[in-house]
Amino acid sequence: MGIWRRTKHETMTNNNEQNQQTRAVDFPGGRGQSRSRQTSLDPSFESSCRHPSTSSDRTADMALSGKTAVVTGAVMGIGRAMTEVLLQNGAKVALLDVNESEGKTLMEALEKQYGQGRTLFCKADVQSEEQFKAAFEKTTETFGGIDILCNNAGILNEGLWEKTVAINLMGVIRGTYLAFEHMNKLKGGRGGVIINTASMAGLGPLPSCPVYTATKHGVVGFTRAMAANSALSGYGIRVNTLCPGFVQTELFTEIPARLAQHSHLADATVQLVEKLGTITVSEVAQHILELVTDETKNGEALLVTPAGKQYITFPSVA
Ligand SMILES: NC(=O)C1=CN([C@@H]2O[C@H](COP(=O)(O)OP(=O)(O)OC[C@H]3O[C@@H](n4cnc5c(N)ncnc54)[C@H](O)[C@@H]3O)[C@@H](O)[C@H]2O)C=CC1
Ligand SMILES: CCCCCC(=O)/C=C/C=C\C=C\C=C\[C@@H](O)[C@@H](O)CCCC(=O)O
Repeated sequence: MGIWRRTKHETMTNNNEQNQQTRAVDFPGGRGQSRSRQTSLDPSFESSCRHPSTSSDRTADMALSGKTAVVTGAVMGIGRAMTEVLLQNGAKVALLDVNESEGKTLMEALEKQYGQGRTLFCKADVQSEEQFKAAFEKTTETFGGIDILCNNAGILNEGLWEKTVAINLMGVIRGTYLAFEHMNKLKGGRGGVIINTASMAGLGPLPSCPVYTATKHGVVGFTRAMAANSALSGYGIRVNTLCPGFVQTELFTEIPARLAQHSHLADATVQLVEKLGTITVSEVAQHILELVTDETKNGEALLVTPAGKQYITFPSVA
């Protein structure tokens, strides 16, 4: 089915996207092609966290100079593109992901592209309090603090619905609470901003993906509540959510299998994709810059689709 391949909306805009093509899916009913993968492992890699030893001064006067970001699910897809946007704007970035081999390879490529001392890779599953906490501590130890967190890691698997809740919603809550411990101005932190990756399915239902939809609605609600909580409490931390429509990533492959017991609704999903269109990871990721740098943005849900961006307004229930 052609729509599961790259569309006219998608252009090869950077290396990140060049590394992420070949995600065609024989949808509905079939299996996708395997992605092109990055290459060799570094035998010298021994720790779960790795970073280069020297730093670069290329970043002076950039929007995020002196800032440190943590990105979960940073090795592929939207998280990888967010990582590049943050690096391009001067931040240092800790990449957290379960995929250690590709994480290490990516970090080395980023080191070459953006300068040494700008990145740190930590193997961390957002389901693990211990691993997540250790990654935050390593980031603080390495870069001196944390200013930005992108809670981005997520999966789509209606069959493994408990795991979907554990990663997509509980992982965001866990990351946010850990970040609040590090960033809270009332506890010696320097304040900061959290961007939670939700989805357009966090704003309206995706009928073929009820659990995924629930997690993303949860992320939107949690984000808005924590934003208000932080403002009322004087923590100096803003919390916003990014809500992309359909994006061509690994998650957007082999859809019928991911729908599990709802796979009979694959055709309806195809029709929605055809109606709404798809966007690229860089078209999504570029929007984090505004949410990060604009200090008036707190508790925002930013929808990003082929039609453009839109800050969502919610009905008042008071
Ligand atoms: N692709 C799409 O159409 C859309 C995706 N999203 C959301 O964007 C976020 C990123 O998705 P994609 O880039 O599309 O996915 P992807 O599958 O391309 O990349 C996900 C990354 O997260 C990592 N990851 C998975 N489970 C993890 C865990 N437990 N702990 C740490 N890292 C983990 C993976 O190794 C991978 O590097 C997700 O939250 C997803 O729900 C939102 C709207 C649309
Ligand atoms: C099946 C692949 C899911 C990929 C992951 C993801 O998060 C993508 C979500 C993309 C879009 C979700 C759209 C939800 C739309 C509903 O709210 C629907 O009610 C809107 C109907 C709009 C219309 O004009 O028909």
